[in-house]
Amino acid sequence: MIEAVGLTKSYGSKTAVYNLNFQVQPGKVTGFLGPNGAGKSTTMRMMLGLDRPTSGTVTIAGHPYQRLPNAPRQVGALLDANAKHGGRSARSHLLCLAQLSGIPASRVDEVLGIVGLQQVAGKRSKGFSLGMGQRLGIAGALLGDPQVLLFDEPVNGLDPEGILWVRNLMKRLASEGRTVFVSSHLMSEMAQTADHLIVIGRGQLMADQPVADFIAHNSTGFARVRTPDGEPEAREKLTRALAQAGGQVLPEQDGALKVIGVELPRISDLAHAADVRLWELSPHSASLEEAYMRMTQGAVDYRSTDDPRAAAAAAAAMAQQQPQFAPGPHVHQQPAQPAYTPEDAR
Ligand SMILES: Nc1ncnc2c1ncn2[C@@H]1O[C@H](COP(=O)(O)OP(=O)(O)OP(=O)(O)O)[C@@H](O)[C@H]1O
Repeated sequence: MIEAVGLTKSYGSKTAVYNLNFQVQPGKVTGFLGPNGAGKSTTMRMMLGLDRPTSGTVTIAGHPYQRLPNAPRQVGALLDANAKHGGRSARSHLLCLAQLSGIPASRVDEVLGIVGLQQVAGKRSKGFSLGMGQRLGIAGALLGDPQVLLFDEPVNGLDPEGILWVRNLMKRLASEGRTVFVSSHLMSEMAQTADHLIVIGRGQLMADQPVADFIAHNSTGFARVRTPDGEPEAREKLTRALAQAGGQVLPEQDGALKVIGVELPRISDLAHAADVRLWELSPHSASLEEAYMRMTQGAVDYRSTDDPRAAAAAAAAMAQQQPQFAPGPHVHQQPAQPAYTPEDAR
């Protein structure tokens, strides 16, 4: 098990991680999610003793990494797939790691087999593709056959076959009773790989829940409604009726309306009562990606200015945002999206 208690890291005046409290349990894949700059790598570096917490602790099997007996056999990690000597072959890179950690050389060929690099084991790693480099990094993490595994963005640069392979490998490692902690930006990928999620934003804990609970708490169903093209007054009339019925109405770029909080039969009745014809009325589920985006919207440091919807959502989120490093509840609710309200209808 990995346990963070009050884990905080500041670099000068910059607080990268603030008061993180969580446990990563064995026998599960735990996804570690957050936008760019959220503090994922900083947290993982502290887990591995590569950075010292400003306050708080993070322990693996009850010990800080530096005091963990036989650490390379207990913990394996992929932090940066480029952290290797490009002039060395894959095999000699792994042999060096094995020697440094007192791991028998015979294990090198085993892990080369597990990651599918036997054919290129004698080739210099500087000629490797991004995906091959990731596989070599994963081989290094598996070398000590450890019970605890940390992977920072393991699918980075992998093709779909490679992504599926990583997904199955993570699941298999967890099914063997190991603790598997995987950071990613990709909610959709994590949704298929992880059993549990820890989500951070601007260094703070935003969610610590099973994936199924995260989905249930954060994805909202909605309806897509379309009135006839060229009848803007019908669209306006329906928008007012839906807003007055308590719905959130969000205009879509193609002229349709996204309606949250009103059931489909009720939308149909409201349209009928307002004498508005419908060209479309269909049920939709918000994707996990959308749910995650909504939850972390207010905690994003870097955002394209070309995306007006993201900018609008961010503005609303910022208006509701909590003070940056004030201690917050264990699970934060996502900030509301800008929505059409009855006030707008007047
Ligand atoms: N050595 C450092 N010195 C100063 N600031 C740092 C240092 N390392 C990280 N930071 C800052 O701390 C914050 C968290 O960075 P970190 O790399 O942990 O985030 P991340 O979630 O891993 O981001 P990404 O997904 O982009 O890799 C960022 O604002 C980053 O600029």
